Amino acid sequence: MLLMARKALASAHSSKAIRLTTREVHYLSSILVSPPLVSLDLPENWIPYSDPPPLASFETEQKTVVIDGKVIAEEIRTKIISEVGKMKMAVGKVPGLAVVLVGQQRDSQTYVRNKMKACEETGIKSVLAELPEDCSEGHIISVLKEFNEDTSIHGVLVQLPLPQHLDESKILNMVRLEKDVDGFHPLNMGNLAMRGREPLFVSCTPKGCVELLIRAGVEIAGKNAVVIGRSNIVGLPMSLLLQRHDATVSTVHAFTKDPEHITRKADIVIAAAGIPNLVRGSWLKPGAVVIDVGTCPVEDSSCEFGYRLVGDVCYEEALGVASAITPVPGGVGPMTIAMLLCNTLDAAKRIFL
Ligand SMILES: NC(=O)C1=CN([C@@H]2O[C@H](COP(=O)(O)OP(=O)(O)OC[C@H]3O[C@@H](n4cnc5c(N)ncnc54)[C@H](OP(=O)(O)O)[C@@H]3O)[C@@H](O)[C@H]2O)C=CC1
Ligand SMILES: Nc1nc(=O)c2c([nH]1)NC[C@@H]1CN(c3ccc(C(=O)N[C@@H](CCC(=O)O)C(=O)O)cc3)C=[N+]21
Repeated sequence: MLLMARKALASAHSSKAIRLTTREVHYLSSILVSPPLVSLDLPENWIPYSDPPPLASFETEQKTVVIDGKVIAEEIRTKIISEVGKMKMAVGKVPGLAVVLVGQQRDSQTYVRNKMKACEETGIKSVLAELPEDCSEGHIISVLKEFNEDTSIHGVLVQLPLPQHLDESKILNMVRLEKDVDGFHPLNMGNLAMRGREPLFVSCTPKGCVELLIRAGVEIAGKNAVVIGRSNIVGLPMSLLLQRHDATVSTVHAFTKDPEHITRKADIVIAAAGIPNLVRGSWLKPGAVVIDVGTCPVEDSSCEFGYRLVGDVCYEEALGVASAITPVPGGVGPMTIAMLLCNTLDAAKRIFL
């Protein structure tokens, strides 16, 4: 017991991120009745584990690799520039992306601007249809029909979320399958789900997450993966894609009982709930690989625009527990955009090459 308490003290002293189990806290407090032998730099708030972590993780803190999505996305974009150049040389044409943006939601405008800037930088043509917040379903559908017929457009995407009065499923159904670069059409999603079938496009965010895992050298086959979130645009296609890569996948959602317990069994954790700092260090199995999709603006007057972006994972706590993690920003976000460019290039290649 004394040995364990000494280890607890040494770890608490040497690491700012250390969290102790209730058992270890008990050991510590039992020796703190005598004057402390070392100066303690303990956290102000105790966040005990509900299960003790394996002793090994307690003895040696895990080194956490930060997976730099910005750098990987940049490499992919460089490849795309070269492929678009080759296409232009070969057939005198470049891929084209059409974006439909309904309403004036600030973050949607920013995302769309970023996507179009990325197109411009890689030589992909992009066009934007900006429709008013109160536009009718018929209006959007007529715009989509035009893009569906336009031979200079190879990818069409409808920025989500749409205003409440519009039927999202009906609208996404109207995007021509061969141009559905977001992979949100039910036939693309269905083909992703079914064995022996191939979707024409895989949704950009899940595709970007798997690309990050592969490029970071993480083996997926046979691993336990947990996907937190089950939305049509991230969580669901993410689970389906990981299954295709032969992971054993659990889904955690808002109704899941004891998400912490389920998450702690995972070798790979994909967090896509949109709840800042939902996943604490104590939720992670030591050595797990963590992909943080969550992108939540939180107020911060010290930042340029009065807010900063925070992920679903408590980053500071995950450092030292996870073997690898993606930061927010600079992790999954840039990969989503890179995958959109890839899908648009693929759509054009299917026509020209
Ligand atoms: N970096 C990127 O490229 C992208 C980032 N994002 C970000 O990812 C996050 C998720 O986006 P999106 O999927 O569109 O969000 P949605 O709000 O559509 O879905 C959230 C999902 O999380 C689940 N959920 C909510 N609360 C909890 C909880 N406490 N515990 C477990 N699960 C919970 C919901 O469960 P239920 O189904 O039961 O309601 C739902 O399935 C957002 O922060 C978004 O900004 C999104 C797209 C791309
Ligand atoms: N039809 C459709 N397709 C989408 O793919 C889609 C959508 N609708 N609606 C909204 C979500 C959200 N999303 C993001 C894309 C890039 C970043 C991104 O690049 N994030 C940067 C930070 C950006 C910033 O600083 O504002 C980063 O994480 O580093 C984030 C989120 C795509 N989505």
